Amino acid sequence: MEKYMLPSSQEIEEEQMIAPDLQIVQQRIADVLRVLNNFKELGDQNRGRAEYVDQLIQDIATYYGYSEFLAEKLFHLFPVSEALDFFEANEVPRPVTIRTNTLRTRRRDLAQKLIDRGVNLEPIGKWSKVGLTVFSSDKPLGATPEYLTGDYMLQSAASFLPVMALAPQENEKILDMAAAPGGKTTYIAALMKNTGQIFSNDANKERTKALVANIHRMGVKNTVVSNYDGREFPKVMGAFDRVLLDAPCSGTGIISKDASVKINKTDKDFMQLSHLQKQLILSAIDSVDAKSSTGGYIVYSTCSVTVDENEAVVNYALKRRPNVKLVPTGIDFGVEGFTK
Ligand SMILES: C[S@@+](CC[C@H](N)C(=O)[O-])C[C@H]1O[C@@H](n2cnc3c(N)ncnc32)[C@H](O)[C@@H]1O
Repeated sequence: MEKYMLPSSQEIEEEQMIAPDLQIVQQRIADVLRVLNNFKELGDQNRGRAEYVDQLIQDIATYYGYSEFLAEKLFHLFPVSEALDFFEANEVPRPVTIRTNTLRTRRRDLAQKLIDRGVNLEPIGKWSKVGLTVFSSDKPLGATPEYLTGDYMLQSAASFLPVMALAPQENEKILDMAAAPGGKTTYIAALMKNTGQIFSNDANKERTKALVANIHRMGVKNTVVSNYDGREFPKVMGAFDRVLLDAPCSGTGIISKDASVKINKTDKDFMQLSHLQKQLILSAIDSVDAKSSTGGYIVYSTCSVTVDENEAVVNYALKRRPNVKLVPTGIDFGVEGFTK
């Protein structure tokens, strides 16, 4: 088999003087991937595997438009072939999904009304009784009469999951610590059938306006909105049956929705976010009534894929609060995160 030779540093320098030829870069990504899968046979031993990996990361950054810093950070989260799938997936828009507001309507009634308005949709999948995937619509989905009267929330499928894991029960006292614009608060209220109490908090006053608007639009009546830094809990209030901490994060899990993440996140951002998340998770834990007869649970979620913002935060919490333990989410699909 013929060995694949990397370009020399001089060739790369020359390449960098002009606008990148994406076809060449794409071809080199494919070639280097092939080499990495069979380095013994195809690799140039004088250059070493690490040089091929460096070239691949540089090419991924160029081809997909990432800073080299973020391309490298995300690349190392996955085995080589999965990393490429991840970067490719971030280029594909996620399906548009909506959540039926069961405080107002039933999914099949909502679906029928929307179909009558020219919306092409189907149930999201077996795992949700309230989600619908929308393939096309004659009208913007944020402007239909059903939207305006609160029959549904425009909400990504993945963001149903933290609330399903939280599994709020009727008549409980729940804290949603970072809640704006309220996709999850309004789902929690629906599962509780407007009973009990939800304290829906966000540190950003401007964002609480959208939170209040969604609560009103969707007919939620069991919720108080507050505007504290989450780290002030449980001083503000404690003894909750369950707490949801849907933490502020880097957004590396939703690059398909917000491509600015590709270039605007630095090492410092990840350090600061992880630090804040660690403080928030301790507040969330301390706000739960461990002796709650129905609950005693917290859910920690982010829309990021980095270890510093997820596993490392949970690990820190488990070390700092030895009375806390991990429990199954009750969600029987998807794959486990890193456990060590
Ligand atoms: C991922 S968003 C929440 C989305 C929301 N849970 C939903 O489902 O609609 C994170 C939120 O955290 C808020 N936030 C940032 N720092 C915070 C802090 N220290 N305490 C509480 N909230 C904070 C942001 O204003 C932002 O609205």
